[in-house]
Amino acid sequence: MESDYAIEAEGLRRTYRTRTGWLRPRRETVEAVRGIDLTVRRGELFGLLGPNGAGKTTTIKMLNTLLIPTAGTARIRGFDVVEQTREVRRRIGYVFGGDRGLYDRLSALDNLRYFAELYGVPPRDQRRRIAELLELVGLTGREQERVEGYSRGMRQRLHAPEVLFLDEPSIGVDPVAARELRRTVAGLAAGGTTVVLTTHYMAEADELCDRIAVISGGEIQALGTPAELRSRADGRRVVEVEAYGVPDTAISALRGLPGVRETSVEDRGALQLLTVQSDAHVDVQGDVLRELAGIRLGRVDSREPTLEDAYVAIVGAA
Ligand SMILES: Nc1ncnc2c1ncn2[C@@H]1O[C@H](COP(=O)(O)OP(=O)(O)OP(=O)(O)O)[C@@H](O)[C@H]1O
Repeated sequence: MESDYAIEAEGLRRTYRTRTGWLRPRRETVEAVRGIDLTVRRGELFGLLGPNGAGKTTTIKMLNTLLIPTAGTARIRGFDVVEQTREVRRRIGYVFGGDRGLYDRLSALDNLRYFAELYGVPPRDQRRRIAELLELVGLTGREQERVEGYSRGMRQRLHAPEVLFLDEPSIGVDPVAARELRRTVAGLAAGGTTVVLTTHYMAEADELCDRIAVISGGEIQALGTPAELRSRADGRRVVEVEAYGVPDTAISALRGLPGVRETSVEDRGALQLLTVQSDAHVDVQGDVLRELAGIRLGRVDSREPTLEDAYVAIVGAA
């Protein structure tokens, strides 16, 4: 039975077993995803947001049938990702950004062959279906060229599934192309395609997504609309300080100040950007500057929290 939900996942888990060490190999278990529940409506643009290693890619690969869950179940349009892979694969598309695959380095023909294999198109049908697809998207005659040489418009024509998984689509993409990509994704969702997008760019998730799940340590830490997530930082205020050569001891001291909830440091070349979140009713700026006495400072700013700050708070609390 086709479901009104595009995606339903219950208790999804995935453990990897690896060997580490060369002289004395040890077996290690990594719990990449530790029990994820979520439902995504048809036509929804859903974001999986989280730091490196949070379990985003592993989650997506279980939903798109590339990895078998260690436990739990998932359905795409009502079809089970393990028991009904064929039904699932007919309805989905998967695109990975940056260095995540060979996609770009292959020709359209190789990509289509690869996906035909992956999606279980019978060999006797492959040739005909691939030719039809190339014709349909206007790539006949250019099928031997690498995908990276195509215009973005041509690339987009390679995909029009019901549920589209985009894994870090904007990694390694220049800002102008990234903006165009966001417009395309929004257009697909407006046209009824369900889109699941992983990113570690908060601003991207904020701009595009109807709802966002923040993942960290293989678990969903928060789930809601961008506005709901932003409200996680309500009642807080943020002091931002540009500084040079801040020692770790000073950062620990900032963390220990009364009223301080979250402290993060971002390296920007020689400069470090310190972000200190505190309860709004506590004025910590004076204390912060006192702890940083003797350190060369740039701009100092006190402001309202943004979605990025809410994200830092959510991941920090995990
Ligand atoms: N094939 C694998 N074998 C062993 N461990 C793995 C494998 N793939 C991922 N992991 C580990 O599982 C955890 C989750 O990885 P995953 O790639 O799902 O995270 P992610 O949120 O997509 O992060 P990133 O943005 O860095 O890819 C990490 O600790 C990672 O090192």
